[in-house]
Amino acid sequence: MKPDNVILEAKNLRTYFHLDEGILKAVDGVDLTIKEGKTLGIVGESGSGKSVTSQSLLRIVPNTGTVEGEILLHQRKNGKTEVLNLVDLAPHGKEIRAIRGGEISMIFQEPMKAFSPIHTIGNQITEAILLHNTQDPAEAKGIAIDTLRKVGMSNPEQRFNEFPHQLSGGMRQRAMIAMALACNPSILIADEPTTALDVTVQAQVLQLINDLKEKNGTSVIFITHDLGVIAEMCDEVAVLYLGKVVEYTDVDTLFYGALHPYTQALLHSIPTVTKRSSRLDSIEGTVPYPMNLPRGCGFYSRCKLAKAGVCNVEDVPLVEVSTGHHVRCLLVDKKEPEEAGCPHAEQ
Ligand SMILES: Nc1ncnc2c1ncn2[C@@H]1O[C@H](COP(=O)(O)OP(=O)(O)OP(=O)(O)O)[C@@H](O)[C@H]1O
Repeated sequence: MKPDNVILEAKNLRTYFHLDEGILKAVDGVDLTIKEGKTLGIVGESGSGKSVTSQSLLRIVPNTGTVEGEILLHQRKNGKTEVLNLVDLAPHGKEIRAIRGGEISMIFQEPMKAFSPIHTIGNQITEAILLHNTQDPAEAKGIAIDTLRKVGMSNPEQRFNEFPHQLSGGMRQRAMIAMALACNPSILIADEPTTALDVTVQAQVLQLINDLKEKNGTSVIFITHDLGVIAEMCDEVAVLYLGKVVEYTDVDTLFYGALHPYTQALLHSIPTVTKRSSRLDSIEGTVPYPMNLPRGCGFYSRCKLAKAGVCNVEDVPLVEVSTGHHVRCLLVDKKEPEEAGCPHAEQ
């Protein structure tokens, strides 16, 4: 990989919430690499730290949280690349505000979060464009309508004057994507953007994001708990558990050579056409509360392969087991991928 392919990196990212009961480690030493024109998926169960990771990248973590480590944005300026560490910026300052919605945009699960109910969607999209792109209101309006058209809004001139509540769920999602894309971001963070939509609209929104990535070369960070969506959307995948990356690899290796027991359990829990049994193996238990955790592997309490005295002694490092394939499991380096097996192979 050429170093200039990288557009955003997180290094040892730590986001901790300082609560009365103690320190909650929502993101605990995460490394991510986002490449130009590629989609990185972040997958994990509820509470694994996906949303806080994406909030951290944009520096929109609530006040009780602190963000440490490095978030390196590689900016192209006059043919040169400058690297800016977003962790050094004031979370409410001018510099990060220029990047948010400009170079890095975000779409959320719930579009009502992105829009104010008391302004038309046209006004809100135009405002973002005036903040980042042009000072000319007429030009900004033209860009807004054009972007609404690009995301598949029928009759965009009329939609421009409508309020968020006047749009259907699918249309609101498209409007939010239009707002995120109106300033031509280099990076789009999509946090469960289709969870609240019915399957048809879901498929359309995913297609839309893929089209935009192809046409504009936008890099995408796609956050989801749905491995089906990962398969459809992503080039690389980081599997998150208790605020740590437990497996990081390209999408094919994830589905055909996953090594971490947690990833394998996630894969076992999705339906496949060839699966003989109609029962899915859900992962027993839930993600523990990330406060005062015992030493050792975070997945120890739920792992079917866990070995007492091995897995619960020291914190486990993330190890590159083959080129580009990183796994955080003490039991894995003794196995070949074939031995570890693809969870789907036996079905
Ligand atoms: N503002 C906050 N204050 C305190 N703790 C928080 C806050 N936001 C998130 N957390 C905690 O951080 C951990 C990670 O939460 P996060 O929302 O990132 O998980 P997630 O993987 O995105 O889950 P989901 O899929 O349900 O959105 C959880 O234990 C959560 O309770």
